[in-house]
Amino acid sequence: MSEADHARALPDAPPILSDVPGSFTWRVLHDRHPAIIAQVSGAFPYPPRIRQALARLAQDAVAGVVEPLPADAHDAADWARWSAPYLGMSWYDVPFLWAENYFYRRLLEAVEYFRPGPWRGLDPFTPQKSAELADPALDADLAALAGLTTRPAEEQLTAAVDAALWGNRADLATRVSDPEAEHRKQASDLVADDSAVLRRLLAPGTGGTVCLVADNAGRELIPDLVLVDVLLRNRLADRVELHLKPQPYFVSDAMLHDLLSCLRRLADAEPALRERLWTALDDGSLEVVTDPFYCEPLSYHDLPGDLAARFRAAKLTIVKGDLNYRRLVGDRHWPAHTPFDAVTAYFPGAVAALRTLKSEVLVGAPDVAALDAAGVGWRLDGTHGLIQVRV
Ligand SMILES: O=P(O)(O)OC[C@@]1(O)O[C@H](CO)[C@@H](O)[C@@H]1O
Repeated sequence: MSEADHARALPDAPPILSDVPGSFTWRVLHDRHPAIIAQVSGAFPYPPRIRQALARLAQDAVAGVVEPLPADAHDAADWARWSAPYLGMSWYDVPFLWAENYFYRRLLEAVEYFRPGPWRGLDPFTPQKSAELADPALDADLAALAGLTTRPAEEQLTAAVDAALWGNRADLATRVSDPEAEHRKQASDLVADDSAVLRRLLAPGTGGTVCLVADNAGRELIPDLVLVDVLLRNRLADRVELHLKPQPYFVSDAMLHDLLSCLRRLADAEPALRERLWTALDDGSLEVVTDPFYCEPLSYHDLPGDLAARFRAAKLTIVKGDLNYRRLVGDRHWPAHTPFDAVTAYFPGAVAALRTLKSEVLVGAPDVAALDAAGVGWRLDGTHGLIQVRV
């Protein structure tokens, strides 16, 4: 089927908004965002003007309307373009994906992340990220993953993919409003499982480039790095590009400084793994990419040319996590049976999604009627996962 045929076969799926009081998306805006602001306010001894800016944002983003970024912001022109359809509207009436993105951009504005002065460049989420990485519980994860090197390549891949997938379960933004998320048992079944296709694309000796579009730092980035190591060590890929966020985003999203913190953490716990990753960065077989696109309020349908070229040249792009999934398939009310192949037909090159479900969006899962009959909770609590691949 051609891309145009795929597009024609798609049902009309409206974008997800946050306008139903009590719904998940409404609660993210109404409850989670102010809780994140409160956490950030307590994270550093910010001066009164930053505290006031955060307090104003807490009011605006919960009960106000969408206002423009200050005209002197470095990206004011971009945001003026992206905001134009929504200015003056309630945050609850604009697309959820857009509202969340704008919230994190406004948060960085409030803490003067891009402004000249002493607070420039300080990641407001550092304390939570550091606490997670310092957690001794991580040692058990690491010890389990360390045993991998002696197993056959295919087993290593299966275990690393599994760890990378479930590492996505409890991001720090989710834990703000759902402290149990981390401890909740995961369901053993995946609602979609294309792991056989994934294994075929990543057969030993096949080489090529894999783009790994990371999601969260800490507990998730560590297994992602194990996956990178498995790919390179077994020649399942010759090169890996690790795509990270260029700025703080969705609390725990991984940036370059988080990668460096993980490498420091590995220096004690898993020095051999740290050494291999360091060497790979050093010789270019592992390349870090941080494109502004990753913090823009857009879906992958609007990929900039340079990223599209990278994905086209790769033998596979793996996108991690819930938000990347929403951006990949479009943050819309899709019927769950909508084929994954059809909604991702536009993507330049083969693409795999590794995601635990923490929002309602779902495609390529025709058999979830029984789960849905019990309510929407299972789509939100990180207990269910999926591996979907479009070649
Ligand atoms: O991308 P991630 O880290 O897996 O999840 C991001 C997330 O926590 O943020 C959104 C709500 O704020 C949800 O879509 C999703 O649950």
